[in-house]
Amino acid sequence: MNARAKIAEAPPSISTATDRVAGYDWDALAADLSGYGCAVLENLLTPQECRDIAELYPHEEHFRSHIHMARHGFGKGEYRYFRYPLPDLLGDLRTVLYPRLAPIANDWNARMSIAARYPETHAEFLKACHDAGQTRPTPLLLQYVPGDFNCLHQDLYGDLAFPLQVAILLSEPGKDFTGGEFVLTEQRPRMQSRAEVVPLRQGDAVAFAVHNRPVQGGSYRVNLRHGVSRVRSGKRHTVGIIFHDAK
Ligand SMILES: O=C(O)CCC(=O)C(=O)O
Ligand SMILES: [Fe+2]
Repeated sequence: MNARAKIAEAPPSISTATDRVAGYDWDALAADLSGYGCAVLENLLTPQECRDIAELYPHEEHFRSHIHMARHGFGKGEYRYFRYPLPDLLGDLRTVLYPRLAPIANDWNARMSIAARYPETHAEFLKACHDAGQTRPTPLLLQYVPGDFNCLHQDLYGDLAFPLQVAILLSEPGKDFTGGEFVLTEQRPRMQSRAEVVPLRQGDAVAFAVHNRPVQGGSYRVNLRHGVSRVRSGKRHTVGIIFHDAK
């Protein structure tokens, strides 16, 4: 993928969320999403931005709730949902990533014969969520220590669900932590499941399907789940950008 080279022309530290998102080859990303259910946006954040976001974790004023995964059977580790207003960079990324992903989501729904279509802007989609009673922000910051893992799951929080989401790795594998790979599985109808381990470096984002995607032009759909393998050492932080809000 040539996104790393492209983004290097305009270092993320000096470019807005709009500029850096525009710097990716979206045809290639759409082809990866439709072919594999995931695509990597290399170097979406700088190491300093990653550290700045990860360091928000202990500051409760940024968050609306705190989840201990083990208490819910979700795995082991913890996360916090941001409260509104989101930190600027995350809010901006949510706003500018959405219109890149909405055409892919609409194409998928057409191929799967699902009637729902997603509006052009995130503001319009959020209004639909809020009108449907899904008003609570879903972007989240996750923290893992040795032994922690995130069970395979789908981030669905109500009837309205945008079919793609993004997670950004904030820590550097091999340096800040080991283990802790981002994993996706695809359950194929009447067939064995397929797994994909997504190689990410600090600042890389993975865009992936929340629950379904069409295969072979839409002749069947697969059911996806994502999770994180066990962290072997160190500390791992990620930030998740989910486009629908929660009930
Ligand atoms: O920590 C990760 O890489 C996965 C986070 C996650 O489940 C999410 O962003 O929805
Ligand atoms: Fe998730």
